[in-house]
Amino acid sequence: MTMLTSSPTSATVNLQQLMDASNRNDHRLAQALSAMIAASAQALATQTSTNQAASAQLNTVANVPFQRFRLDSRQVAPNDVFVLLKSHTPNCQKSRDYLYQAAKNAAFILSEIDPIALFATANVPPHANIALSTDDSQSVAQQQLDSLPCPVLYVPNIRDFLGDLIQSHLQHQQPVTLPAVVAVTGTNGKTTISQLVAQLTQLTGMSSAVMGTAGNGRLGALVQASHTTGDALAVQQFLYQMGSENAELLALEASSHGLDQQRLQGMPVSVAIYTNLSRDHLDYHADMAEYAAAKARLFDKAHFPDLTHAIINIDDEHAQVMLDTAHASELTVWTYSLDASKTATFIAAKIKPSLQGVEISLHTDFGDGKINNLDIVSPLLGRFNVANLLAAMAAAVAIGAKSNVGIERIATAVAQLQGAVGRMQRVPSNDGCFIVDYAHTPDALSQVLASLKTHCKGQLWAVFGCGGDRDAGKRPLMAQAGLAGADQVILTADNPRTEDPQMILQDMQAGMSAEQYQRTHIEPARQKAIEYAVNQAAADDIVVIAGKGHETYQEINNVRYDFDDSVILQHALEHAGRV
Ligand SMILES: CC(=O)N[C@H]1[C@@H](OP(=O)(O)OP(=O)(O)OC[C@H]2O[C@@H](n3ccc(=O)[nH]c3=O)[C@H](O)[C@@H]2O)O[C@H](CO)[C@@H](O)[C@@H]1O[C@H](C)C(=O)N[C@@H](C)C(=O)N[C@H](CCC(=O)O)C(=O)O
Ligand SMILES: Nc1ncnc2c1ncn2[C@@H]1O[C@H](COP(=O)(O)OP(=O)(O)OP(=O)(O)O)[C@@H](O)[C@H]1O
Ligand SMILES: N[C@H](CCC[C@H](N)C(=O)O)C(=O)O
Repeated sequence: MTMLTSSPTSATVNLQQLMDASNRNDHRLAQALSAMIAASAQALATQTSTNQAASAQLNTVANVPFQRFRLDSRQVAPNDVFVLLKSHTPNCQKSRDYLYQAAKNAAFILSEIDPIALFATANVPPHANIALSTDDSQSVAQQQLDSLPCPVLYVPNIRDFLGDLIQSHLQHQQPVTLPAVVAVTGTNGKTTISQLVAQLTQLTGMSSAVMGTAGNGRLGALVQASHTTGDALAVQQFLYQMGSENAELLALEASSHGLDQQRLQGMPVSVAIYTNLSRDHLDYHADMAEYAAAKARLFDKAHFPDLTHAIINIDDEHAQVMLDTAHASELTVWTYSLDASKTATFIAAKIKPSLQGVEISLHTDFGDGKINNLDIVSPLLGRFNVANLLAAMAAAVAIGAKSNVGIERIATAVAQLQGAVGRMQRVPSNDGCFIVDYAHTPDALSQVLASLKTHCKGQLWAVFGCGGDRDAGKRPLMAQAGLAGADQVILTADNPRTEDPQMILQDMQAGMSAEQYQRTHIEPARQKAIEYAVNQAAADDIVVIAGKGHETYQEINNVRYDFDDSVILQHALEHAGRV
């Protein structure tokens, strides 16, 4: 991720000053800081004997000068504030280690975890007969806490305002106008739509940037990041950096993990887009309802107070949750659909796809006083990309309204839009058709294959695997999606991460029939699998290499080896004399 390595100036500040400045400029943060003080006071009052002692501790921390916020104990330098966040799987030993490491340098620590409870667990021996009493263990914990080289303030609700706090600190050092933010959520389509929104707004005169799976920054100069949605510090620093580089619009991807963990708190999201929800990440979310609820946070003004517009795909079966949340937040709700028989704000009334792209008859009625019927052409492949285009156009209309950029201008610009790298990306060949795509969910793979099947005169081939250390339940579903949509399937490795690739392949094969085995080739080495497809496919066939898209590595046992599907495919085509 592009990150500022240091704050704009090295001047120190304290929480009281931030609060005073916020009272003048930004009531939201002032409210948040008051809430922090109230929550901490309440928490402290249960630990210290008097409210007076609690407010004394708060005052001390509020007046300690500091330089930067840090969320990672390994990066804490002298005069930094360390914010200790809970780990997704609670682990007291791990959190204590982070606390000790940070305390060596930190000016003070804001802790989401009750520090007394954290130390008390260390003081309770595993054998009950020699256990300290609860009181003893609490008082030992208090002593341990007091002996740390810096104060620790328990702020259980810190995630509710952490992004605001970090941004106010950056702004206090040097004020910057922040870009407007369009955020996209959903299982599939986030990268594509965010990049389309950035291109569209740029073509209509804005300075735009993106943040997501394919990287962060200006299109054409993206810097790869560790996460689709970075942590609160990374995303706020990036927002600030884009503001200081005069970006007027940031189109970002809101992953369900990011929303659930409030990594985007404080992002000035004004337009929120929902694409779809299908099986993925059930290693993290308990079920689809919980997964949907995480996505719905993006449409809730309580979480994103700058929201004005919600843009929702009503062809999706989980759309109602988003619609309800958006309506409850009194947003302007625009819907989109590929079904001409439905009532939606943006409808693709006719779709004429080909292997060169698509022609769309767009029908819109978004309250500009007229009903628009517009003919649109796009080089993007795949029926689902028509939905992505509708979402992007709707967002561009919402953003463009302030500067009077109308739907006609936006619709004309669509012809110039490029798809995201590694999504339905055609790799040139003399014959056949070879495509690299990022489908890594059963639904995405089904949609990609269904779209290509309509253009395929010969056989349709699918080469794919499943990632390790990710939702294992989707593995047989991916294999079945491939087998249902393609004539020939080649199962291979994706990013095994710390898992055994053979075991992942076995998981994928669960429930496969004899007929399915007959048209399946299993080749764990991904390069060989791609070469096999290139050598076997006939001139009328279409081959899709799915799952890794833009990725330039294959991750095996924590090591990332150079691996780029499009490069490997190109070499295989050259070697086979097909280019
Ligand atoms: C399940 C999940 O989301 N885990 C994330 C979570 O890890 P965790 O809760 O186990 O926490 P942890 O690593 O103990 O860190 C807890 C806190 O301690 C800090 N820390 C950590 C280590 C240390 O030595 N010192 C220290 O202070 C961390 O900075 C953090 O603030 O917090 C970590 C720090 O921010 C993340 O790196 C980690 O992402 C893991 C690596 C991950 O794989 N996440 C994936 C699933 C993810 O988030 N994916 C989505 C995209 C999904 C999609 O396709 O849609 C994404 O947005 O990228
Ligand atoms: N609207 C859509 N509906 C279904 N599938 C889609 C849609 N858009 C894209 N896809 C499929 O999903 C793949 C990933 O697309 P994209 O990168 O845009 O999604 P994403 O939500 O950003 O994914 P991730 O966050 O997991 O990286 C594409 O390569 C394509 O196969
Ligand atoms: N953002 C997704 C990407 C998956 C891509 C696929 N190639 C894999 O490694 O599973 C994830 O981290 O689950």
